[in-house]
Amino acid sequence: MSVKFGIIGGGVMGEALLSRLVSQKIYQPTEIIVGEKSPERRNYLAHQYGVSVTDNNQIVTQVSVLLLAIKPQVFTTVAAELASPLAKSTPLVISILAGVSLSQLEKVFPQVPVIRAMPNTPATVGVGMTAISLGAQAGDRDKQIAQQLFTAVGEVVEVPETLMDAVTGLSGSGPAYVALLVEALSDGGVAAGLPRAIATQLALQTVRGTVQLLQETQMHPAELKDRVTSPGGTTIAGVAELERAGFRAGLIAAVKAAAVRSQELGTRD
Ligand SMILES: NC(=O)C1=CN([C@@H]2O[C@H](COP(=O)(O)OP(=O)(O)OC[C@H]3O[C@@H](n4cnc5c(N)ncnc54)[C@H](OP(=O)(O)O)[C@@H]3O)[C@@H](O)[C@H]2O)C=CC1
Ligand SMILES: O=C(O)[C@@H]1CCC=N1
Repeated sequence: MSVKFGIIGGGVMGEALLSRLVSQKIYQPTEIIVGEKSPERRNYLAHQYGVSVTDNNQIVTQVSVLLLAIKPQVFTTVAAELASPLAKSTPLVISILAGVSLSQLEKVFPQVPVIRAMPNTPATVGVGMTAISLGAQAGDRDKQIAQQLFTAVGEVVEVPETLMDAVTGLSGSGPAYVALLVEALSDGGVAAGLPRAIATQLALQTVRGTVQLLQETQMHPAELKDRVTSPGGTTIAGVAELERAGFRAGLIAAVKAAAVRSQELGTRD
């Protein structure tokens, strides 16, 4: 890619994308400019990745693609800073803000092509999952740029914007649910007598192996569960406890609650 790339908000997700884009040489550090409020983060990002860090309004006129990675709660403030320079130059704006809709983006950045995206933190290691929805002004070239960008950090799917809150509840927030699962499995191993390091190794590899098995064989998850549960055996004893504790209902409710929260974040202003 030869376009200059700007990131507004160099926090967890801004850095997750930045680190992978640099390590995979999708962009040279000299092609990336970051706008970040925290002085500590500014120094850290400049030293760690060799990128330029500057004020938000200076970035806009220098880049062809602008990634918004600030929190939804500060969107209105940051949008007010960016609106005027964005009216003079029209880079593609890609927002990863939970809840903030294409119509909100298009209202504050009229005439600018915008794309709403929802990536997730495994993007850091190249196995992210990103959904994208295109705004009215975004054309094929813009879509191609977004697809190239997020393909560099994992898989990409295009969805109608009406599904974006659900995407956020599942794959956007999902790494936290899976991290809780791994931690709890490890705790269970420790409770059953395993040393912590071995318990965590077993938990991680079991989750990883199960995911790979399901992906490679395209087996339905219920079939894999049936294959593991021997009649009168250990697994059905464990599964019965999970059902008693409401494990599946809990996960379904978690995804729905996160989707509802995404909707709420988008209706703040
Ligand atoms: N974390 C995740 O897994 C995912 C997050 N997202 C979305 O990404 C966005 C960022 O989330 P996340 O990275 O977790 O949040 P962070 O708080 O880690 O990152 C946001 C960064 O923006 C900085 N910031 C605040 N105000 C400004 C400003 N005016 N100009 C420039 N930078 C500013 C913050 O500094 P300070 O801390 O000093 O305020 C912070 O470093 C959110 O909209 C979220 O919905 C999407 C997918 C996954
Ligand atoms: O928790 C959040 O609001 C963000 C959006 C998806 C993941 N993290």
